[in-house]
Amino acid sequence: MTASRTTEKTGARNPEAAEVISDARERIDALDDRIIGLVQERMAVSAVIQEARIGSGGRRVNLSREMQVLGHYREALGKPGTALAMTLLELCRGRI
Ligand SMILES: C=C(O[C@@H]1C=C(C(=O)O)C=C[C@H]1O)C(=O)O
Repeated sequence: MTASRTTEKTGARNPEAAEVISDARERIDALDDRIIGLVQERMAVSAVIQEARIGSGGRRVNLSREMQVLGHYREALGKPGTALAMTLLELCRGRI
């Protein structure tokens, strides 16, 4: 790719900055792949718990546990952590 093309793609104003951005974006893409893999693993583990509880006659959802999960993310990441945890819970147990 030419320097000007790379600069165009990254929004950088010089080739040096464009290279920093391109390299860091590769790392972000690799991190996102790992995050997606972890989310999928979390979904599978959550399904094991839900199936065990439903199989025993219980309910899919356990709100007191969900409050703990929400608190964990909020403590680590602040208010947006709560939104992230809500999305994870929706992915893991569906909408309620
Ligand atoms: C996995 C569980 O079941 C459900 C899914 C949860 C989760 O994915 O973290 C949390 C609480 C439950 O609503 C559990 O009770 O731990």
